[in-house]
Formats: sequence, structure tokens, C-alpha cells
Amino acid sequence: MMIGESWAQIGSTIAGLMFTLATLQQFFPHQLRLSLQQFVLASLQQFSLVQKLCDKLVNLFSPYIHITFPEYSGYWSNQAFDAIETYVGALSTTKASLLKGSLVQNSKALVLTRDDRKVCDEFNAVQVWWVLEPSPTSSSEDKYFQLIFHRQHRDLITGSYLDHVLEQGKAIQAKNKQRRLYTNNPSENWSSYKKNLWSDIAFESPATFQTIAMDPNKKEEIINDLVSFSKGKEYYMKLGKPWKRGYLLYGPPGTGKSTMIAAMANFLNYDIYDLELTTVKNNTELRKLLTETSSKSIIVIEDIDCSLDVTGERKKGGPKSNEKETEPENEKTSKVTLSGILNFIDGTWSACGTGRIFVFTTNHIDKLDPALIRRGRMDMHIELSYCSFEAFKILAKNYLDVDSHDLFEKIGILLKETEMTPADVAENLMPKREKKDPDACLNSLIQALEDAKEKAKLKAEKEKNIKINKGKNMKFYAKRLLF
Ligand SMILES: Nc1ncnc2c1ncn2[C@@H]1O[C@H](COP(=O)(O)OP(=O)(O)OP(=O)(O)O)[C@@H](O)[C@H]1O
Ligand SMILES: [Mg+2]
Repeated sequence: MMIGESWAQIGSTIAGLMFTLATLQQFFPHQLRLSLQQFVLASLQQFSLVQKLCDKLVNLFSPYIHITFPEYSGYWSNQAFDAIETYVGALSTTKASLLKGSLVQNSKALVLTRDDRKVCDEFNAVQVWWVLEPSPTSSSEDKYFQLIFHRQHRDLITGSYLDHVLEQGKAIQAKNKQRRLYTNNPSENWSSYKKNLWSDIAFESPATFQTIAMDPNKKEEIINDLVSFSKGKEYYMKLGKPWKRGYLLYGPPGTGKSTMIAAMANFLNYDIYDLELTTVKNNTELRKLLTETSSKSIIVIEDIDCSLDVTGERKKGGPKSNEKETEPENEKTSKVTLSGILNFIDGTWSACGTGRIFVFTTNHIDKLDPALIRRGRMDMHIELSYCSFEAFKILAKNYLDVDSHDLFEKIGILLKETEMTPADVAENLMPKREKKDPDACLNSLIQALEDAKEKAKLKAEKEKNIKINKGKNMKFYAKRLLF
């Protein structure tokens, strides 16, 4: 039996005694009643003194250690308490008979947790107990968690076990949290007392890696890279490198670059910061925006080649000295420079948060400055290209629920001869009626592919004729010059 329970029993015995005394008082004269009251009060005072003394003695000789985690530390909520509450709540909910459900702010679904006051946990074959108690010092409904374990496991529990609890608790919180999509506000709207550099909304894209149509080996490579990055905190620390990674997504419009970013966020449970560079006035603002992003998030700059002039060679003189040189003439446009962006990704300030992923997208990789996309800044270059047969099969499964079909062979041949983006293939596969008709959709795709092939053939012929005519003209003028 726990020590707390023993005291509860003694307390209820005293309460019973007081009730009996109160009943007896009715049958005794006033004088005797007063002495009885004094006697009870004195007993209670002595009882609390004895209780305190006993507590001290028990703690001195008890083989158990108690650690308390209050709900509030001063005015602030104690994040350790929150993580513990989540961790304890999630301990074998499948076996528990007492559960509670909650749908809290920023949570994406109903969360079921254990509702037991006392929960037993095991770590490396060592048993510990978590007890949730109302706070004795507060009149409100504040609570605290008490962790009870045997003295001999002190190092294990105060070290690895508590780290494990906090890490797991935070991971569960992140998983249950509704992801947010942030976009930067123009600096005119920033106010000094409120941190409103970013506006955010719930991020609800259903994109996942399962639904992305691309080469399966390439997809697996990206997933493995993301997994090893997200679990690589210690590894990066060992290397002395900031824990961050850059991905460059490039390819023609409609090949899935934005879809891939959404899938990454869903896969890692990270928030997205969609940075609109054209509204950032200068490098200082860019740095401020960076410092206001949270750790474990994805910072995206879409169409980086269109956002600012990052296509030219870097000017000599290092990042700071070239800021003025690349300033656009028009005062109203962004003065963010290439060096500002380079510092944003891997300058000193980029290490102020951890677990960040930078993603740039472009339709024209050849236009970008090599310094911007070198490994270490953009660690992985991912090409998203026209629809291959493998990618088509994923789309057919997603849109029509078919794994194979007689028309697949013909489509495979046409896809090799034609350049069609996954966006266009998807549009053709989309059922036009409520009831799915795979035959009609696949035939419509074949028609679209044949049309595209014909168009491409005509275009190639036209270009060939232009070339021939140019050549003829050159010869004609050359002859005239000679004679
Ligand atoms: N690889 C893909 N897998 C699955 N769906 C795709 C893929 N590519 C495109 N789509 C579909 O096409 C639509 C447009 O794709 P997306 O916005 O990701 O293209 P993008 O490469 O970002 O284009 P842009 O360069 O114009 O920004 C998506 O909503 C999605 O439905
Ligand atoms: Mg896009």
C-alpha cells in the first residue's frame, strides 16, 4: 500500500471520531462540549505535526524516491508536465478501462488517453509509478505528477527514463498536433509588441508519398533521407554541423514539386513556412523572419528563380560587402540579395533553430547560381519530371483503383513517345461522372496522349523547316556576298 493511502485511512478514522464526538456533545453540558472541542483541535494539531514528522522519517528510511512535476511553474505552464501527461495518457490505452477523450486547440483529431490516477510503467525492466494528484498548495484545480521509483534505479530513472518520457511525450504531441501553414506578412504589418511576422492557417493537404507519382526507387531514396535526417539530431551534433537539410525540387510545371513539399510535411509532421521573398524588403527582414520560425519545420521558397535575381554570379568581396551591389534599382522591389539567401540557409543565423528543412523549387535549375544549390546548402537535388509508366501506374491506382488493364501496354508506349506531366495525366484519369469508369478514363488518356504526340510532331517539323529555311537564307546571302 502507498504511504499516501495509509494517511488517507488515518484521516478518515479521525473524521469518524469527530463525527462520533459531535453526536456525543449533544448529550453533555456546555462546559464539557467546549473541552471536547479543544481536545479535538489539539489532537488535530498534534496529528499534523506527527504526520510531518512521520513523512520525514518515512522518506529517510523509504527505499522509494518521489519526484514532483507541478502543472505550473510560477505563472507559466510547465512543459514537462504537459509532455508527461501526454506520455502517461498514451501508456497502453488499449488495455485501460478508464479512458478520457479530448479535442483540444491545434489538435487534429479526438485524442483518447488513460484516465487512471495511478499508472505503472516499465523501463529497462525497472518498474516506476506515475501518480496524478491535486496540488496541495493551490486552491484552484492545479495538479502535479509524482514519479515514484526505487532508490537503486536513481541514475537510470533521472537520466535515460525521464529523457525518454519527455521525448516520447513531445513526439506524441507533435503527431496529434494540427500542422500549420505559415506565410510571411509584409513588414508594414509587423508590430513590436506582438510577434506577427507570420500568418498561419491549418495545413490540411492530403498529399502523401503513397499518392505521389514518381519512380518508386527515387521515392524510397527521398523517404529514407527524410527519416535519417529527422532522427539524426545526435549524429549532426557529433559532426558539429547544424541540424538542417536542404532539398532542391526542380522540373517542369505540374510535375509535383508543391505536392512533394506537402507530402514531406505530412510525413514528418512538420509545419510549413512558405516564404514569399518578394514581400521581404531586405536581408535584415529575412533574418528576422528566420528567427521567428519554429524548430522542426519546413521553410519553402517556391520558384526561387522568379523571386529575386539569384541567377548571376556572386560578386567578389564576401556576403556582407556585396549587398549593395545587387540591389535592384526600383526601391519598391525586394532588396534581398543572393548573399542574404545564402546566409539565410547556412549562415550563423541559420543554426538558431534545429531540425529545419529548406526546400527551394524551380522550373529552371540551369538558371540558378551554383553557390545557391551546392551540396551543403541544397543537399539533395530532386528532379520531378514528365510522367513515366511507373508514375502512371500509381496515378491509375489512386484515381481509378486499377492495378492493371488491357490498355496499360498502349499507354506505356505512348508515354515513352510523349512528354506529358503527371498533372495532365491525373486530369485525364479523373472520372467525369460519379461512378468510376476506368475504360472511359484510360481511353480519354490515350486520346490526350495521341493528341500531344501529334502536336509535338507538328512542332518538331515546324522547327526543322525554320532551321532549313535559315540555312538556305544564309547560303543565299553568302553567295550574294561572294559575287
Ligand atoms: N508527381 C505527381 N504525383 C501526383 N500528383 C501530381 C504529381 N504531379 C502533379 N500532380 C497533380 O497535379 C497538380 C499540380 O501539381 P503541383 O502543384 O505539385 O505541380 P508543381 O510541380 O508544383 O507545378 P509548378 O511548377 O507550376 O508550381 C497537383 O495538385 C496534383 O494533383
Ligand atoms: Mg508548385
